[in-house]
Amino acid sequence: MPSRKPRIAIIAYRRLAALARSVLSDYSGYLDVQVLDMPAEAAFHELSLRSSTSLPPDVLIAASANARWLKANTNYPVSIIKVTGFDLLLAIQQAQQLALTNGATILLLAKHALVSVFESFRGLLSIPVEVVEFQDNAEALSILADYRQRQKKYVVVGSSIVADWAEQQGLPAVIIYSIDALKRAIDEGIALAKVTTDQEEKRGQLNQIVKGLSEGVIAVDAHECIQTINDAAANLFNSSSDRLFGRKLSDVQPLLSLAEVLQSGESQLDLVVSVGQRRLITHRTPMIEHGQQRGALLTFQEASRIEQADRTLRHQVSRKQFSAKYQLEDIVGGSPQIQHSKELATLYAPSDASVLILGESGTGKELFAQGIHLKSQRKSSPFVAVNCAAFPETLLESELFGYEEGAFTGSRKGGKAGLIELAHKGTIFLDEIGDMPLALQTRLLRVLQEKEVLRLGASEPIYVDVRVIAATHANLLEKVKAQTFRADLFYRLNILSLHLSPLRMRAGDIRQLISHFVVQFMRRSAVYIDPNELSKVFWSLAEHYHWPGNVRELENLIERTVVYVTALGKIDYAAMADILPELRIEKSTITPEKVDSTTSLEDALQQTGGDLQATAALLGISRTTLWRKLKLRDVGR
Ligand SMILES: Nc1ncnc2c1ncn2[C@@H]1O[C@H](COP(=O)(O)OP(=O)(O)OP(=O)(O)O)[C@@H](O)[C@H]1O
Repeated sequence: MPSRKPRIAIIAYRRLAALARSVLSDYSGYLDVQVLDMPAEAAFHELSLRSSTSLPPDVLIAASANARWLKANTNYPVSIIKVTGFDLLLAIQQAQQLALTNGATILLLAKHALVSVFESFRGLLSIPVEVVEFQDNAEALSILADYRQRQKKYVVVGSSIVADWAEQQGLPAVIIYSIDALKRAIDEGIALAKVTTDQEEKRGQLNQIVKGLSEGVIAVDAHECIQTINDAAANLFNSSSDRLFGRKLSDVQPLLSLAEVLQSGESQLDLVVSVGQRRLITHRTPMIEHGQQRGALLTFQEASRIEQADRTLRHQVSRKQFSAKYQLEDIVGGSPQIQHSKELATLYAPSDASVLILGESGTGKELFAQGIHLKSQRKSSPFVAVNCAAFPETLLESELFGYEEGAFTGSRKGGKAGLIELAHKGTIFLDEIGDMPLALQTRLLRVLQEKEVLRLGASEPIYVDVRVIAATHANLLEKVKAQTFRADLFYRLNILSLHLSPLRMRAGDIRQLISHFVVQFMRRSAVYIDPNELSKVFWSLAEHYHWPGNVRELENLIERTVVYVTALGKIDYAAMADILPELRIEKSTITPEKVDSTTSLEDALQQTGGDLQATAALLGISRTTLWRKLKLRDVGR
């Protein structure tokens, strides 16, 4: 990027100013110059007046007393027009030419420093030069008045102002400044201006970066006055950067004060501060330059943004695995019970309170949990389902809570996030909560109360925000009485509850579900069989059935039927009755307990050769229920 032109102001009296103008054409095009023909103080005043309409110069150029005044009284960098012995020699040569024409004598009227320079080479000169030293302007004026009275003629050599005064007294004069001296000062001025423009450019770039940051940034000086503040930070105070510049940060917002950091020189990182409705995560650090504390820096981010990023990250990892697909609207059933359950679920959805879903196996508890999640504000966050009965205690613990690296032999490098952590900002569905061991119930309660999860082997808890939906087929109150379920956890979970009726109690839904599943499974088949006809025949076979395995059993039986019928290519009542022997058992002769009985379990296991999936399907129960039954059977032995 090409840099802008350096801006220079030359401050000089008439003669030197005229000399300056004469050399400026050499710099035309790459310098912005203004020449101020006036004393330093007046020039400075003039520059302040011009600053409202034009940009201030980067550098001032001046000579002798003017230069000294500007250095002492302004913040501008000053390049001094310095007089060398050679410049002095040139000036005397020039004066000699004038003197020769009218037989005058040369008078060098200068301050002590210049006189010393002259004395160092005076011996080399063949011409006479009278030298007079002066201390201040008044003295110079009176000396000139005195020389004017004299008989002899003089040509005066001196600074620009001395030359002016001499001419006012009728004495011809030569200034000691050469074009070279002026050019050297201008070149030095350009170099100084470049430092300024480079710094300005860097500051500009830095400002752009700070401005574009979504993080709030505030830098203060040692008095805690705001020196830099970006828009993100100014927005927090409903103000603009310009208005806040220079104000004391503690006055603007005491909660964000940097006074302590300025005093202690120590950073304060990751502090959470609530300013109005906004929760901020703040970092405060001292600013040290060349070993000295110059000020302090505050940066902050909205906690919600970090949480959002965190959620996106966690969600990306778990999106495929942990998402809900059933909406409440997808739940089939026109019975008053199902309608009532759907209404309650819709009511519960927006709340963050825990929900306890009660119902026999296969009644759609997970379906409702998914539906509630998808109707809640957490819908775009994970839905994680865990079956508490499906894991042995130690495995369930590490699955739910995760572990740190080295927590136990064989633990994964880098540790592992538990399912509760992965459900952050979303919903965790704890199926068969009644089967959760007591030790884990205690840990779960902590998650609900503290919103923190402690990985196995970890010392620091992790913040989690999860909604819990728990489900069970068991009578939890009985378990509380038997002290196998913590009462406090029960009350914590049972804030909102949903009771799903068994399928046998909502006959109206059965026909609807039959049609639904027939159509669903037929969709996958290449052979066309009339779904209405098939539903009708199936209904006639199942009309008196008790449905101990509820909707899951119905779903399995229809899948079996559709596979069979499509293979056969037609609907055959007798053949269908053969492949659905369980439907032949009369309602009166079967109770869920009967199906649940150990004999039928043993029979089923025998028939399937111990294949658990097939056994569960044969019994019309979920694998979880089967697992539980096997556990009960083993305990009973
Ligand atoms: N009303 C319904 N409409 C459509 N499908 C349903 C309905 N109820 C249950 N299902 C289906 O039945 C099966 C069992 O449902 P789900 O897993 O939700 O039951 P559950 O009560 O959680 O069972 P378990 O306690 O054994 O885990 C699922 O495939 C689900 O899609």
